[in-house]
Amino acid sequence: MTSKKALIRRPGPRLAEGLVTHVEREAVDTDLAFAQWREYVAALESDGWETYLVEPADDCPDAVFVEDTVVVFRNVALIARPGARSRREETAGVEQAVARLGCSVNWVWEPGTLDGGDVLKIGDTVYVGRGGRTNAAGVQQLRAVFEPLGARVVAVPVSKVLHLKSAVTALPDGTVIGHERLVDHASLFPRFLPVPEESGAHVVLLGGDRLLMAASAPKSAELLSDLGYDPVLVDISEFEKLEGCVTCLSVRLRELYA
Ligand SMILES: NC(=O)NCCC[C@H](N)C(=O)O
Repeated sequence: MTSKKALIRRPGPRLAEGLVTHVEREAVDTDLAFAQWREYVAALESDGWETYLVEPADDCPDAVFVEDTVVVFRNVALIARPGARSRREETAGVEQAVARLGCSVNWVWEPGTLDGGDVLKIGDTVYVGRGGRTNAAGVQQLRAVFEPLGARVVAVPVSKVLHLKSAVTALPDGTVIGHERLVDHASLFPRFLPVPEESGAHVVLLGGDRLLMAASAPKSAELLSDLGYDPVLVDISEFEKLEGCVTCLSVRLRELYA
């Protein structure tokens, strides 16, 4: 069964204080960020996605990057335990949101840490990035929750970027795309297509051939368009300054049985 529901969370007033790890800090325009976020949500909705606002977590600057707080496989949610302490309070509202949508809820427990941005699902294969935010105990706990449901969990080292999905995402046919310089081991993926820009590695599958992508990746969009896809570009410059990408601004729930 397919569903088109997406969790989103408004950017909070402290957005500009969000964490930066692999990039230099740049001033964030919070008004522009809010306008960009609205455009992002509008792009999801105009493609038929029902959006669900997660309760704000305004004390947490990075709360808008809601994808990091949970992983959902079919109707089973695993609430993350963010690798960054400043993000730990973000999960409470997400717990409520997924429970309301009919998911059963599991948690990553100490000493495990896991960020949703480290988890890439392609069919029943669940790639999990072991990197700066997700540790070995987090990987083990993810396996324990999802393997009994039929998932094949594949752990992947991530050392060059914040999250696995900062390095790679997947096209509708399962081809993994990434900017080669930032991918630790492209050979771990059965089919890998290099893209010319860092942010060109990030696609949200809207449905059919449509791919939501950042406006900062025009050459990658052209490449994918030439392969028969239909890129929909959104400007997320203010979130990119905080190492955010199109994937991390929502949690897409495609396999809910309702
Ligand atoms: N999944 C993602 O790529 N999330 C981006 C999170 C950015 C945020 N500033 C952080 O460092 O946690």
